[in-house]
Amino acid sequence: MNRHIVVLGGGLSGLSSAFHLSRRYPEALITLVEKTHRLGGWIASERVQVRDGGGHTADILLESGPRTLRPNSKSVLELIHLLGLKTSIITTPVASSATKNRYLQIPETQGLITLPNTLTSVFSPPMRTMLLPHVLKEPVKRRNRPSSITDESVDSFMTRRFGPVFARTFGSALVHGIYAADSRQLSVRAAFPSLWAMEDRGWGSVVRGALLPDTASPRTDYDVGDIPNMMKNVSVYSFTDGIGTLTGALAARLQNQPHVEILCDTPVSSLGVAENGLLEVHLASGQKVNPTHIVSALPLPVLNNLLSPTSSLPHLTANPSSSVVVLNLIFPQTQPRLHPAGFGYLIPRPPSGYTLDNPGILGTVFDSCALSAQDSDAGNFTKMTVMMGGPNPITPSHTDLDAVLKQLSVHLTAPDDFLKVLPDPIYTRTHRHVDCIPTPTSGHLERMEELKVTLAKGVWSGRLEVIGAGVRGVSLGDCVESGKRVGENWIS
Ligand SMILES: C=Cc1c2[nH]c(c1C)Cc1[nH]c(c(CCC(=O)O)c1C)Cc1[nH]c(c(C)c1CCC(=O)O)Cc1[nH]c(c(C)c1C=C)C2
Repeated sequence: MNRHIVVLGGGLSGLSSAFHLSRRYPEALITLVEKTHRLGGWIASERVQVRDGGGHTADILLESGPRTLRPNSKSVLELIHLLGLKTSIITTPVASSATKNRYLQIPETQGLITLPNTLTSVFSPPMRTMLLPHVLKEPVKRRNRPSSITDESVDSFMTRRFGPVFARTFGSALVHGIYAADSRQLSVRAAFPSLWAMEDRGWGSVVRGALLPDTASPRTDYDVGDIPNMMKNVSVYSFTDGIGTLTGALAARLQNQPHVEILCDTPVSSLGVAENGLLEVHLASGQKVNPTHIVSALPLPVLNNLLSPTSSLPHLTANPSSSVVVLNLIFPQTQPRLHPAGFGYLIPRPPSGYTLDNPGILGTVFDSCALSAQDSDAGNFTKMTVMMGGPNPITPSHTDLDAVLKQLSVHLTAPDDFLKVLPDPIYTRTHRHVDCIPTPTSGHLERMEELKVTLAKGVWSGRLEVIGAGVRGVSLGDCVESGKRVGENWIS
């Protein structure tokens, strides 16, 4: 049989699936179709040259999408091994301040508060009152998950176990930092399955469950070489030239394979199953392709719009998604430094809810702290990334640099100090990522099971697989894992 696989979408999920399919089915023709001129999706690493007033120059790496990876994803370690990227890895040690120091900025206050990083720091103010009582009370709180529910929002879960103030302060901030979403919308089972499992394991208590061993056995079928040895005592890592190294290497490897073709600048106008049972992909150019299999790594609502009525699928438009404004800032170095050493800070949902009257900052990453080896002469500059939008309404103030810097100075000034005047940034760059992170809402896992069942039978009969951040998880590791698993069960 002449297998022809069309992969839709040239982001990390699409590239990973084309890569793994080309290994699993070396005899197959694989066509990767991407509507824009570039591959990599939301991953975009770029170098800029900057100069400060004192004549120092530097070559600085900016990321507008994800900037770090975590060593726990075996599927990414495998890609690194198979693509030979070992020598480009740069790491942030577990013991570094970028790992240990994380901050919260409480809306309507000035300054940052330090999140605890050791057991003893939980007992210091303000965590002694903000966090400790809720965590101590939880194991003795009675089991309170209603037997009728199979899922709920992160906010509802945390409110049930730790109370509403904890849920708003810590739960919403966590959700901002990963999903840029409202924790009252996000499904706890889809986003944090381990929390749900801990509650089960701990007879109703998350804290008790966290102290008991997790008996789930992780998959082990990864060809990782000696990469895990490099990841000992590492909290996060990237590459000298940023996360784009991974997508760039995938694209280069695929481009060198005679049985893989990559079509950029190629929008798809529709897809479905013809009356004679053949799969059909119609390109906007008018060309029609009849593959034997299709892998969609497109956002689910985009796929929904392409499906012909007779080939429609359930639940593709069930979830909303978040748009994020990413502002990269490079400042000249100052004494004292502009921010404390650490990863950065997150901002919880304000008690009064999301409002229009500020630039809608969700958090700021102190990039200079984590992977300074990416930049030349990093010591003379401070690099930060401000993340805005998500559940905050997106308004013109997101691109009003003065408004953002004013807000930033409130965050970076100690509580009792006069407001800091920030130096003028040497470089700024704004990206607006529309609908970049899906928000799986309550019931998402069940909906995705129903989607899987529909795909396995009827007109599609297992010939279309739907993967990507909208299906099973939004981290880079989830995207690569979904690409690795695609086509595992194809027999014909
Ligand atoms: C464009 C903004 C993004 C926000 N979240 C993500 C992006 C791309 C995706 C994301 N961020 C994190 C994870 C979890 C990773 C994992 O578990 O392996 C995911 C899927 C955690 C995270 N959050 C921030 C950083 C720097 C990281 C590390 C991973 C990464 O580099 O993306 C900071 C941060 N991200 C967002 C906000 C609002 C924010 C605030 C400081 C949204």
